[in-house]
Amino acid sequence: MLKIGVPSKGRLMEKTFDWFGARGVTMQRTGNEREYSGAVDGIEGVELVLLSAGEIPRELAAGRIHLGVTGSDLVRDKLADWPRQVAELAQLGFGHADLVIAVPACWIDVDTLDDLDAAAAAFRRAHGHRLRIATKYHRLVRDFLTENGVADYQLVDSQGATEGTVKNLTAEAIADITSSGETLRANHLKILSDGLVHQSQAVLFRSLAADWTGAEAVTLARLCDRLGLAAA
Ligand SMILES: Nc1ncnc2c1ncn2[C@@H]1O[C@H](COP(=O)(O)OP(=O)(O)OP(=O)(O)O)[C@@H](O)[C@H]1O
Ligand SMILES: O=P(O)(O)OC[C@H]1O[C@H](OP(=O)(O)OP(=O)(O)O)[C@H](O)[C@@H]1O
Repeated sequence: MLKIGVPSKGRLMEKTFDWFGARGVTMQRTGNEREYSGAVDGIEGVELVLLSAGEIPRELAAGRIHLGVTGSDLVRDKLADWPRQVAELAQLGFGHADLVIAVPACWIDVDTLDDLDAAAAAFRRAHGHRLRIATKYHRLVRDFLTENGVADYQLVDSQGATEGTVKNLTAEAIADITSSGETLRANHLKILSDGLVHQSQAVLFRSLAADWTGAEAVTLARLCDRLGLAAA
């Protein structure tokens, strides 16, 4: 069976089901409301695996699923050197969100990454410890700040409500996903003018580690044909 991992809940799951459904591949959750099992109709040999969006990159990298739908941000953040582990089959055109660096709106002298670097150096001199940036996107943010010459900071882990860490005094700045910008505004934060780390959307990925030597390769070709995608 060709295993395809799909987010198990929320907007990403619904929009993924819609995207496949519009192309003649029907996916649905089965069992009761809380049971994580699913079914695929319209194509033979495909098994639906419902997973947390955040776990799909790891499952692809391990080859435990052949295909997976998740955010492009999550693949880049969770997998070292991601193009060696997965290939993009299709950008799905939903799940859009920007990963950005934001600082308190009242920092009137800090509008760019250069300003942040200067502020971070001054912060360390004044406080004796490095300026803290709260995020759950450790790899993406670390690589982005290194590429852009920001050095004197430390990342602190925040797995949710990240915009609240500044008010709660556990960080001075944040790096998080934004879509409408409401959460940033409500928490008196502003995005640095050059602080866009990644523009994310949902992507259908193919595992490079999965076993493609059996019937799954034929199933993939049939699926790509059905979905109107170039053969993988
Ligand atoms: N407004 C938004 N807020 C959060 N994530 C968004 C938003 N819009 C799109 N996304 C995308 O959705 C994905 C995160 O989905 P989700 O929160 O379900 O994953 P998760 O971290 O695995 O969740 P959980 O751990 O609660 O199961 C990311 O790729 C993110 O970019
Ligand atoms: O720009 P906006 O439209 O306001 O959306 C962005 C917010 O949505 C997400 O949080 P989510 O509700 O998923 O909760 P989380 O804090 O647990 O990640 C994200 O982490 C931001 O906090």
